[in-house]
Amino acid sequence: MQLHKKSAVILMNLGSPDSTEVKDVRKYLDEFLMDKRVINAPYIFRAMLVKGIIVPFRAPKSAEAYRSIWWKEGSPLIVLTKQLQEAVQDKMPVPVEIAMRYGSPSPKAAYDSLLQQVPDLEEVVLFPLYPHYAMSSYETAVEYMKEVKEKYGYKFKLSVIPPYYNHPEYINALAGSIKPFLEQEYDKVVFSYHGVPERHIRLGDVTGCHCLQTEDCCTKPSVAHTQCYRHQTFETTRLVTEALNLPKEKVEQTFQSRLGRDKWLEPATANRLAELPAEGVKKILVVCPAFVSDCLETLEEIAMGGKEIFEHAGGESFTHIPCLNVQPQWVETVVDMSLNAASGN
Ligand SMILES: C=CC1=C(C)c2cc3[nH]c(cc4nc(cc5[nH]c(cc1n2)c(C)c5CCC(=O)O)C(CCC(=O)O)=C4C)c(C)c3C=C
Ligand SMILES: [Fe+2]
Ligand SMILES: [Fe+2]
Repeated sequence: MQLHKKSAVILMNLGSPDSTEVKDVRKYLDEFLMDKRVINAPYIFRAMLVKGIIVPFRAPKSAEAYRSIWWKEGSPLIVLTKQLQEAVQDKMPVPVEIAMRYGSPSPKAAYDSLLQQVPDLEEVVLFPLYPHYAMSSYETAVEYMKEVKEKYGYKFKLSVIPPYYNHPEYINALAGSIKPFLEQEYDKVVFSYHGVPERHIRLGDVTGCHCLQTEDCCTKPSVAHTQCYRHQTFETTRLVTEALNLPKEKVEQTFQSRLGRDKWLEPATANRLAELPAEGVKKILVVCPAFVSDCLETLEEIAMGGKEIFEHAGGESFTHIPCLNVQPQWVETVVDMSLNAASGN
């Protein structure tokens, strides 16, 4: 399969603050949390909540958390996304750029750089680095890229890679990244996904009457699943469990990174990590499939904070399995999916 010469690829991730200084973290959190797809309240209410309460209190704490994981080259999420870009570019006949939903590099910078490299650019393949559809991740990234394209009148076509939570190549790459860790002794593999408020799941329910109506709604067939984050995470866990032949009793799914007072998807990772040792689960492997690149939420919240919670509760062995980052099988997957997404393929 070949991309035509007048095309290009953008890998899109969430973004990080420019530095670990409180002022930069404040700016980043402000942009992030003022996004109506992240906190979906009316503008005035959102502004009061975000600018008046959340950001002033959270920025110093988040800055400290970022300092604990920051690399000399910068934010792990940005550094790893750039490394992925380089690895994909090595195998791609057309230019590959990166863009961040918040902070830099911005979508406009990515589009402009591609236009400099290919002045008669006809098609951009957008590869969101989120395997699952959520209003606050995949949807906001894609919609923002479309908005910027419209705003500046770029003429090329934008072809978007759909959520790939159940794509065989993605599942194989994820299973392949977990497999070497299964050689060590473990009682359970915990699949910890970024959480979202339950309200977001209901809002995204295209039927208006399926999601979160019953305990097992997300495992019953429904058109609602095209946008149901909970369903899509269950599917990733199920498919990886099958691919690795893991016994069901050795697998558990949780949701992390809760923020605010809304009801979020459950069970919460932090609660389960505190409970598992008393249930006899003393050795665990933790994988975070909602994240393609390691970041604050995997390196600080899970590998550091989660380990501390688990060990404090009597756990004996806690292993954080790194994200797909720049693993060769994942690089191949990104290349293949990008080639297949281009028009005419
Ligand atoms: C209402 C708040 C939030 C929702 C909903 C949310 C969804 C969501 N986020 C990711 C991926 C990432 N989030 C990251 C950091 C982060 N997330 C929130 C809030 C919500 N996320 C905040 C406030 C922060 C910043 C850090 C903090 O103060 O806790 C990151 C890491 C960024 C980094 O620089 O390393 C990622 C990645 C997904 C996939 C998602 C919905 C499914
Ligand atoms: Fe988040
Ligand atoms: Fe659902």
